[in-house]
Amino acid sequence: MENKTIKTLFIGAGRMAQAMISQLVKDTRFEITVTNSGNQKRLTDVKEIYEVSVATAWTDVIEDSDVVVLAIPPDAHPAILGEISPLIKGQLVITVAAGIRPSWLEERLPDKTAVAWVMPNTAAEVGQSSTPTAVGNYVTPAQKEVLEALLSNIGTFEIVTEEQVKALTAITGSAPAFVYKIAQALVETGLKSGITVSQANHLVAQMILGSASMLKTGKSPEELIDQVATPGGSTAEGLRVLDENNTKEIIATAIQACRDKANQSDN
Ligand SMILES: NC(=O)C1=CN([C@@H]2O[C@H](COP(=O)(O)OP(=O)(O)OC[C@H]3O[C@@H](n4cnc5c(N)ncnc54)[C@H](OP(=O)(O)O)[C@@H]3O)[C@@H](O)[C@H]2O)C=CC1
Ligand SMILES: O=C(O)[C@@H]1CCC=N1
Repeated sequence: MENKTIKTLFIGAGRMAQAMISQLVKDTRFEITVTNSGNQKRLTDVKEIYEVSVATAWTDVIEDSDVVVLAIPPDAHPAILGEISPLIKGQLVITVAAGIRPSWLEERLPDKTAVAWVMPNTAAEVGQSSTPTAVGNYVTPAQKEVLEALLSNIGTFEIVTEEQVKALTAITGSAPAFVYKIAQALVETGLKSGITVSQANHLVAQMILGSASMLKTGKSPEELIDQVATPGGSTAEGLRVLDENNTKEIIATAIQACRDKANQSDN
């Protein structure tokens, strides 16, 4: 990648924007400016916490940007795209929003605008997002390098089709909340043994980290479940209860509920 500053404008200063910004500021190639829809307190906080520039109106800075990241709700896109479109001249426009496909962005931005759809999760805050990404038809090789540099700062990524980003949104974007739900139940149960909240949080977090590391060795979930469940032992009893209560089906149904909601803004 060319050794040139990448002027990056975030429109939206919420949870996902801040998770990304918190890592991106460490890469001196990126010069970040942040705007939002009107919450001035949030903008002041973002400026203080991450030491980035802020602007009250994106119209002031968008023309001078190389990259525009839309970190706003899906239903805010039509109005924002209408406003920024006359000011787009060669910038790479990235959305993080559920249901906002690159092909739909291309239709609403000037001819041959470079666009991408990335679906990060809040683990971007610790550089551990898992980010399926689809690029539009007009992203240049140089812009693809910029996109990959941005994504590498927040974790790992896979370039896939827009249909695949749509299908994976619930799994990599939403399902971290499912994992936290399991963590919550384990912490609450663990506390009954008399340990402190901090001990319970640490023990559960390390258990999940260890389990994730085992999954990353390439062993399948089935194999790992089998490794844990000593024949005739205690884990098998717990697994039996999970199976009798259709846990896998409940998770699949929850994923589908996320997809149904995201599909309401699918374009
Ligand atoms: N949270 C997550 O884990 C993930 C979120 N996403 C996507 O990220 C996007 C933002 O979500 P999240 O950060 O959680 O939401 P937040 O509510 O935390 O932040 C939303 C941001 O968008 C701004 N905004 C809201 N409405 C409008 C509008 N009509 N016009 C312009 N700006 C607006 C808000 O401005 P203000 O500060 O003034 O209120 C705020 O800065 C969504 O599209 C979501 O699908 C994707 C993957 C994961
Ligand atoms: O809850 C949401 O709508 C967003 C999309 C994926 C994760 N959070």
